[in-house]
Amino acid sequence: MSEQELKALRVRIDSLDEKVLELISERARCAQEVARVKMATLAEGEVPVFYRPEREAQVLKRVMERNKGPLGNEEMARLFREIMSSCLALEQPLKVAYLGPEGTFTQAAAMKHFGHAVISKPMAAIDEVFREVAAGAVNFGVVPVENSTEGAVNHTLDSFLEHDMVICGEVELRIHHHLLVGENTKTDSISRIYSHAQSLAQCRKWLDAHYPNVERVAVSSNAEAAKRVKGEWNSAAIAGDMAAGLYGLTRLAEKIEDRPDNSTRFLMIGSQEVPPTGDDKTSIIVSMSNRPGALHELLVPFHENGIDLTRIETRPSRSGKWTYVFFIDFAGHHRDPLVKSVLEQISQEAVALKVLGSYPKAVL
Ligand SMILES: O=C(O)C(=O)C[C@]1(C(=O)O)C=C[C@@H](O)C=C1
Repeated sequence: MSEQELKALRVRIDSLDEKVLELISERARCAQEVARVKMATLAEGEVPVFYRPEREAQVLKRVMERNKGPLGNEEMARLFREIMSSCLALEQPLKVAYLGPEGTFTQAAAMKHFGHAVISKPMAAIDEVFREVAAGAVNFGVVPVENSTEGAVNHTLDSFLEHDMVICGEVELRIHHHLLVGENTKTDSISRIYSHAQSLAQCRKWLDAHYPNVERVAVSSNAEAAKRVKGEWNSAAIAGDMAAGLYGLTRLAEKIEDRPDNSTRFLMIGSQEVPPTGDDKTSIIVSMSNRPGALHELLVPFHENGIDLTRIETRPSRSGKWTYVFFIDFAGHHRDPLVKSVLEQISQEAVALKVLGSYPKAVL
């Protein structure tokens, strides 16, 4: 390509950027107007709801449907995700608590779902995220709920039994783990590998093959593992990109997870009910009396009404020895007539039934 051609293309890009800039500003002014209308139409004592997950899902889906490339749908939606995040911050800066410390996959999930214009607050434990939301110190919380390799995150499920929370969104993140070392690490004398127990489990086969005799130490998070390695010469950490960047560690081996499709699903928790979008999921907790056929009775209404179950998990109920609760996710919104009737049927058989929330299926 000649210098001339390059120059002309850059002139074109400058002129397009000016248009993009003007359009983004116009959109942001529109969002400010939306905030004004929301405030003006409040009933007495009503609090304004600026964050609207159902609308955000609709905006992102529309972008993906209309996108003609060359940028991929996900890439394009990510750009719009950030634009919307900044527009919302003009209306109301959202406060979001997540399972920290900084650099965790949960932080990455929070950014993927809400964008980078939120005020984010790392918490030391899953239960603390729940408490922070319950206390009203933040608008939303983000917690991991299941991993495709290792299964349920039990701390999260158990926290739902103790707190009254509404699930208002989900996000899935592809989890890539790396073996990370610090500047001072003697890579041929590694005697300890730190990581979160779930991550150690997700890399079990790789560790067995490459570091069979090295001690595996479970710590509270991957970011905590990365932090520890920085000051030690004989240890390594298993963590992701964010933690590697944050603590300035180098990748001794990349993508060491045993399953290439290793993904984690995260939930957004708050107190806000989300209206239907037409493509939603609902999460419920049900406890049944301990008798033969109870689980069968619970599942029959879903089958008979053609409702797609996406997950079922069992946990001890904490209110009696050998009694259990079922966590069930299914397609649909609790306001859909069909779902409503299924929930009514189940509640007739169940000891207790609680709808944790209906929320748009993850778009990104
Ligand atoms: O449509 C709204 O209710 C808005 O506030 C606008 C907007 C947007 O930027 O498109 C911003 C924040 C909401 O979470 C959803 C959408």
